Amino acid sequence: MSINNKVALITGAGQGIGRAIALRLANDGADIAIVDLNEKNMQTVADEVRALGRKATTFKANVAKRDEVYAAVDHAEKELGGFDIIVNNAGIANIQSIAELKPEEVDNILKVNIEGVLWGIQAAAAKFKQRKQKGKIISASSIAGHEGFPLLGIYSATKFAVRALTQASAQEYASDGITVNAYCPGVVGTDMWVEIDKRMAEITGAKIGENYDKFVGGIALGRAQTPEDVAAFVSYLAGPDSDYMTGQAPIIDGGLVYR
Ligand SMILES: NC(=O)C1=CN([C@@H]2O[C@H](COP(=O)(O)OP(=O)(O)OC[C@H]3O[C@@H](n4cnc5c(N)ncnc54)[C@H](O)[C@@H]3O)[C@@H](O)[C@H]2O)C=CC1
Ligand SMILES: CC(=O)C(C)=O
Repeated sequence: MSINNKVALITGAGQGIGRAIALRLANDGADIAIVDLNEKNMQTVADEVRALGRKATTFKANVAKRDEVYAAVDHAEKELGGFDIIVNNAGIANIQSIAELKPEEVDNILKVNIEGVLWGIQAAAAKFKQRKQKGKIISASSIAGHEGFPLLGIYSATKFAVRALTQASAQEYASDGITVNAYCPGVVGTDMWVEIDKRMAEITGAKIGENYDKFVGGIALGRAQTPEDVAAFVSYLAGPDSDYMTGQAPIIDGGLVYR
């Protein structure tokens, strides 16, 4: 149990990749603060964490709002008695051509995917420093943070930005004993991809499932990624085996994008 009795906060932990990370880190021995917009889903995940023998607490917060992210970090520390790891996982997709993007949808995704990660980095680092301890900051980027994909232009831009924030903050916080890394999944079978596929079908006239199958067909290992595949890598980033790693955003996608 590499992170036994540590406290980990995971945003967007009500479903999908965030849920899998919450359960994996609980299995690794951590107590878990679950942060999301969906209260019902959060309660379900909290029960799953408790069933693994770890403590869980939930906190409803919109990661786009700085005050709410800081409040979530304070809540985790108060309820679970410490604060060691944050996973800035919450994110939203946007599927639109560059020609058709509207200011409101651009503002919205920039706020959630970039500011949400920025406030998470800032709030966690401030808490680690206040507690005079080391800490781990981990954020969700994507293969779309290494390559721009058609109809995913603004989404890709936000995921490139996560890598930039990871690189800059890793250098700024290194002397405080804080490491900052990101994970870059490929095509993960969650609700996000159901939505991506549906919107791509609307825009391109393809059948439902066609774009998803096309993306999955390009994966060298021959299958879509599971949330647990992603969580296994986040477990490494959260644990002591990655102590000498900072400022990195490795791709874990079954062989789809090569950098
Ligand atoms: N599904 C995929 O293929 C890939 C996903 N990613 C990234 O992984 C992360 C998780 O993705 P999925 O689990 O697939 O997504 P999902 O859509 O299944 O789950 C996202 C979760 O985040 C929560 N959330 C959304 N906006 C929020 C906000 N403003 N504040 C707090 N919580 C919020 C939702 O309520 C939901 O529980 C995202 O950052 C996504 O961009 C990266 C690469 C591939
Ligand atoms: C959702 C996402 O990041 C990709 C690349 O599928």
